[in-house]
Amino acid sequence: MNKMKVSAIQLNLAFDNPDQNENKIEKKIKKTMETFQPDTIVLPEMWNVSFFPDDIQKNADQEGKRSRAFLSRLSKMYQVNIVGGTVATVYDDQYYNSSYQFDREGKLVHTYHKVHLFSPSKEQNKFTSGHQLGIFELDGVKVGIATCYDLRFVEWIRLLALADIEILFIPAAWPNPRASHWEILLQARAIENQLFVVGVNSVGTTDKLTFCGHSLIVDPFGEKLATSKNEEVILNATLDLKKRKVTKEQINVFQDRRPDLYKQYRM
Ligand SMILES: O=C(O)CCC(=O)C(=O)O
Repeated sequence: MNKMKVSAIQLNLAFDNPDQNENKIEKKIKKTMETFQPDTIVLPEMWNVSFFPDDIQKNADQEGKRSRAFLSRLSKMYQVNIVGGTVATVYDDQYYNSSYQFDREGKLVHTYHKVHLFSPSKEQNKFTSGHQLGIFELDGVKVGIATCYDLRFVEWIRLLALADIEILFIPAAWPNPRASHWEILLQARAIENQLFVVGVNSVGTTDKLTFCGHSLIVDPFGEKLATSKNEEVILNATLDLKKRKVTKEQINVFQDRRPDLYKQYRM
């Protein structure tokens, strides 16, 4: 595959209401399939309940079964890959911020549990952290996923880049007043790792947070392919996968790295 068409769905999620959120997402997916016909659709963080109800036990998805069935049905129906944002899940009485990915046949190809839990919102008091890198393939293209706060952890994202992913998906529930951090970090991760970055945020408010939107699709040179403000919107972009090679021919940071030295200072 030389090009991948991506639709990133920036949503104003209903708080603690999976029914309403599923209805809305289904309509948005239908719309982008009828207009842009993407290869891959990307959703934001914790789209079943928004980020995040105090009584998470009420609507956390039991082993992700409901969300997986929903995403699988849509990916199969429209024959589209879905990077399913994240949902609040519960496995054996432990809560996770979980992400499920589906191929065009509706098959689950990968599961990622958010690794860096957002301590300013006390996410670690409710949720259990994942411990595995998010790497998988869509249409034969090696891609990666990390969730929201994970974006700040340059070491974690570098591991994905060193595994040679071509596209990094970042579902988020990134709040004000840090829209500039979100945008700058998405661009920085794209530039320093020479890969495509698709950052998909929410808009709207909860009792505690206002999400800043500004979802963004960036190419390996750091150029913005699609931008948004803070309203509900579908961002569309065609990722020309040759751009990574072209960028590396100009500046090959992966060839010029000095891991032999970095090892000495590892902390
Ligand atoms: O890092 C930030 O500023 C926001 C992170 C966040 O909201 C999250 O991980 O849910």
